[in-house]
Amino acid sequence: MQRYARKIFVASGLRTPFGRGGGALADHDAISLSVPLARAMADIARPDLFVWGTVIPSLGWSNIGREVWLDAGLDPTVPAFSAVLACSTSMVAAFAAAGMLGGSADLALVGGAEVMSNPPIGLKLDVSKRITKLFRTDPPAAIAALQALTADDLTLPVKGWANRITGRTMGDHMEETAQAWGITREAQDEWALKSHQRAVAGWERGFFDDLVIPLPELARDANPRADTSAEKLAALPPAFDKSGKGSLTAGNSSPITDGAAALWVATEAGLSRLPAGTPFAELVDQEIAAVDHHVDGLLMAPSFAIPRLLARHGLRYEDVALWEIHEAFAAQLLANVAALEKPGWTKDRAGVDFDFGPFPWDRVNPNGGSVAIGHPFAATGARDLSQAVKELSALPSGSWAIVSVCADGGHGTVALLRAP
Ligand SMILES: CC(=O)CC(=O)SCCNC(=O)CCNC(=O)[C@H](O)C(C)(C)COP(=O)(O)OP(=O)(O)OC[C@H]1O[C@@H](n2cnc3c(N)ncnc32)[C@H](O)[C@@H]1OP(=O)(O)O
Repeated sequence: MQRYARKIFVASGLRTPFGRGGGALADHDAISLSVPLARAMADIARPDLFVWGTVIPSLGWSNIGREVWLDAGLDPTVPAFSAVLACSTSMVAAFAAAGMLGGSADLALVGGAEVMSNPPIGLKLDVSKRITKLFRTDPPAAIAALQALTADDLTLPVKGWANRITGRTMGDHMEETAQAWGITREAQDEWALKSHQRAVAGWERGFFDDLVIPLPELARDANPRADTSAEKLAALPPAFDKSGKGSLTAGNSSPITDGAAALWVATEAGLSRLPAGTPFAELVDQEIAAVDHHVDGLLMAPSFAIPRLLARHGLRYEDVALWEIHEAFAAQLLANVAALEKPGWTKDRAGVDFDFGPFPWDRVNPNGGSVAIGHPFAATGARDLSQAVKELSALPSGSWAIVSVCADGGHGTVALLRAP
């Protein structure tokens, strides 16, 4: 089964180091953080298309793709647009590019950036309308109205990483799903510890050296903790359930993070324009799923997308040599896989009648995941894809990889890659 009109490849790109919220990168906005990365990538090869995203809405721009590209001083004849799907933003940026290549475009540069340190503060709509009208009719009165603003006139377009409709945080939703799936605090902490140990080991081994460009403000990822331990994780209080009974903590949740990440999407001709030795893999297929979060949980859609994608290619879980699964929370990864493993679940809920066999836990996130590395929403898909491509390039030709990212709104995006 061939997904695209022609063979499409993804090739590892670069990312900024990921900074802690309020830390070294906190003076940036999503554009200024993206600019050095876009320049560094464009120095490697001039793309025919630029697709970029950021999740936290801005009062200052709409098409961040074009703004980044032009602020970086790059060729204005390259089309640049934006894609957004919560934490799957740079996954759908890659999927959009994959569908658009051909004709005069063979190489796309895609990715995204998030500065979670600086969510915007806006005016409530009625206040904004009143003052805008005053500016047209009576500017001094408009200025006086601005000076008289109170906290009641303000609104936070992003309220503590909450779903817009439910008003509940991602953590609140996940706490509920963790309970529904019986994901224990111990299992979450154990996964979080692994995530940190693997990310720290990845840095020590040099795995990240050619994936991360140091910035003057920050040379390497700030989130992975060499000094964490099972005991320290177990001592942390619940972060979301204030009754004290919750199992999600600051240690087993992805932290507030600033960062930007990019990768290449290319046809065979586009691939030949990248430097020899750039890790690449075929993007064989992709799947996007959405669920009713009242029924299945806000971050459970990957468990629907993965079986649909694998069954289409006749692949069992053990046929996949590498699994890069975004860790919004350790509990989310564990619940996503618990669903995949539960007898009858993929048939009854995801509608796929196929024997997937046992799940190979030892092949998941070998260099750590978002709990340790951090999760700047729009950058995560590009980080996961780049990382997976590099990991896959060390495996035998023909090896399969799954890259999976859950997203707010009950979405999940999954890519199927094959080593060249
Ligand atoms: C959005 C989508 O579309 C899909 C998704 O991905 S959903 C996920 C989106 N992301 C989120 O929702 C963000 C989730 N995370 C958070 O909201 C916040 O990180 C949080 C509320 C969980 C914690 O916030 P916080 O309390 O400010 O964290 P932080 O100050 O870093 O840590 C609290 C304490 O735990 C400690 N700690 C954190 N991790 C630790 C670890 N691994 N080991 C030991 N100690 C640790 C810190 O050192 C800190 O201790 P002190 O108070 O003594 O300094």
